[in-house]
Amino acid sequence: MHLGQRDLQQLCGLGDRMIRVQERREVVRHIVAQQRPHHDRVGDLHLLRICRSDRSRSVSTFPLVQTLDISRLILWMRRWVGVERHFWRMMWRSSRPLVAALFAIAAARGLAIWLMIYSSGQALQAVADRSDRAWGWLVLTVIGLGASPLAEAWQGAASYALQTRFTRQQTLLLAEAANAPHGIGHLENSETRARFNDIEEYLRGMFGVNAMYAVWSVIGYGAVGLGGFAAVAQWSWPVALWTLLAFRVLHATWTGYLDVLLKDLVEDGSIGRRQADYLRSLPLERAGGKELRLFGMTPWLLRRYAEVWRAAFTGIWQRRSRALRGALIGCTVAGIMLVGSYVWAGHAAWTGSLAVGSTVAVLQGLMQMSSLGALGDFNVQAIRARFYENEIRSLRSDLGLAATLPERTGTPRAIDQRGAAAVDVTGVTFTYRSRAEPVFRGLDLHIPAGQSVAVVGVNGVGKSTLIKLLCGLYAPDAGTVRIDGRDPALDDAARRRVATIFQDFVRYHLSLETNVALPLVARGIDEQALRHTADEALRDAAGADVLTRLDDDWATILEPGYAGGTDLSGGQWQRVALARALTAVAAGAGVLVLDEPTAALDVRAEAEIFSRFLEVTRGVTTILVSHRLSSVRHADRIVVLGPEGVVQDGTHDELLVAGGPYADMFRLQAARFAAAGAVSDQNAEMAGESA
Ligand SMILES: Nc1ncnc2c1ncn2[C@@H]1O[C@H](COP(=O)(O)OP(=O)(O)OP(=O)(O)O)[C@@H](O)[C@H]1O
Repeated sequence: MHLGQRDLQQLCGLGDRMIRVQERREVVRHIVAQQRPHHDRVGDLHLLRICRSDRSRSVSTFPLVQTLDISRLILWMRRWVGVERHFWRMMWRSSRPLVAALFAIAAARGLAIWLMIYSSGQALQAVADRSDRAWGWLVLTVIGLGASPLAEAWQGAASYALQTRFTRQQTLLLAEAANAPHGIGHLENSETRARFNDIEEYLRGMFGVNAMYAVWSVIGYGAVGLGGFAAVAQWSWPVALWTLLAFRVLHATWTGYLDVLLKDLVEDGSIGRRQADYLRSLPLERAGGKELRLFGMTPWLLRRYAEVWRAAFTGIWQRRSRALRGALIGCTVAGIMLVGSYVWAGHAAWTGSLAVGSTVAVLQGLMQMSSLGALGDFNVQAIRARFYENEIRSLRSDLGLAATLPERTGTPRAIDQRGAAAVDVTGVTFTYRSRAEPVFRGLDLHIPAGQSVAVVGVNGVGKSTLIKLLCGLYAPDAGTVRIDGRDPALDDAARRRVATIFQDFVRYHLSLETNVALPLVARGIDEQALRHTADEALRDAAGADVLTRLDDDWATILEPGYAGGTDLSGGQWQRVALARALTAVAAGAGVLVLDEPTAALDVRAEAEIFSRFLEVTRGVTTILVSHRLSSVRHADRIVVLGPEGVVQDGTHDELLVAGGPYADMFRLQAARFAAAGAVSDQNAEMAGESA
């Protein structure tokens, strides 16, 4: 299986669909193992220290005339050195031969320009002097002229090759950052989420794709500018240095302005901008387009978009116009300095202290030195390249991760324990970070190994939250959650003992085989055994017809956007997801959790699947969450959750006899079925029982 950048971005799980950590980890481990360049090594601790201390995300604002505060200047210098150092280190890690070649090409560009300027001046002088040497100088001029575009073309080719490697490295760093934390709190934190999205957009966008070309163009033009500098310096060092200073002032003022633009884009108003982006994209989406028309919402949407957009950008425009004023002052200063250089050269030529050949060379040199000034788009892109590389580093640092990928972990270890696992929830209190009220206060639930338990309760009572705690996606505020005595919020092995299919399970844009065999895919199991397990799991999940529909082609990608790809119905997708859960059991999970993954199935199909599941998963502990009580009644035990925790606990028959919320809910559902004239065996049985 070879996955491209598009797949990697889907698997980062940064879009609307949040791929569950457990599953994502398996896939990302697999991809990282596949795609990591061979020369990767462990992170550099020194670099990490710089990252940790570098809390600011600003890149290049030169504290030009803003302050004469030396300590601020030193701080800025240190930050700048840290960013540059990291950027070059990461580029070097992407491909040493290409970086070395690009430096050589840049040097060649500078040399070619100098040769062209110098020899053309000499040729002109020789012609003026009617000297035979004119031909020799002309040949050198032509060599310089020819070598320059050739070197530029090579530079383009090499920088695009480097870009591929650099982007792959950045994409893996981002994917690993999204997946490395044990829980999913970072993906639910709006600021962290916005940073992930922003970097991902950059990597996918035009600037990210052309970053290396821009960086090396700036260096190449820098070399050309230095070629011009050398030509001018041959005549006058002071003029060369004065002109260099003028162009660097120009460069610094524009860099400062661009930095303001970039900081705004990333840091300020990002929530407002995200809202505006969302409103703008809504009519372009299939579902959004439908509803907007049905509810006649277009005028409201346009008005709202204009308001949000204006509010998000007002501050940005003010900052930009202030920064632009500074940049224009810098440009004027640089312009006056440059006029000085040309007047100086003109005066020397007029007074005869500069011969005709030297005058031509100096004027050409002055012109070529403009490459050391502001390069417009290339500068913007080169700054962005540094900015986002630094963003990745700082995001990873904030998540407690090294700046580089960790040592190759190889094939994940097989789960050391087998068989059913016991589940113990003791005195658990849990509150979501964004909420004031806890979902649970002192919840107790103990499930012996091998038991099948149905968890029921009204909407919002905390069923899915309980499952997330069992998976270790959150840690409780108080109390303990244990799977066979181990904490899934801390222990990876304990988490892998829990196989869960959530309500919003992921529909991977991958082959049918990978969708089913995902828990085994990264384990290096041979192709035949993998296919056999997937086949068995799909049949046990009553999904044999899915395979038939795909003409027995396990390699079909389950997304119509791919050549030969296709989509499945909601019910077929659920069978695939259930088959995935069974593969996880085959891989060693001891607790199987189904959190309403069968909602798209009709009552009869759901009841059949649950009964079948209880059959095929006899050797493991099973937890079923469903609102359809007819489907879960055959579980060994039924636990009713209420706002105050477990309010009822017993078998279906016991709870019916005892009366209370379960019996009430059951009778209500049965009465609905009876009123609707239900004819299925299940419903008839249900209606009869409730009577
Ligand atoms: N990520 C979250 N951040 C903040 N609050 C959340 C989050 N997820 C769920 N909640 C809240 O926690 C409470 C329990 O939600 P949970 O999804 O566990 O309920 P549930 O019993 O599974 O509901 P349903 O039957 O509708 O699926 C709800 O009040 C819900 O609004």
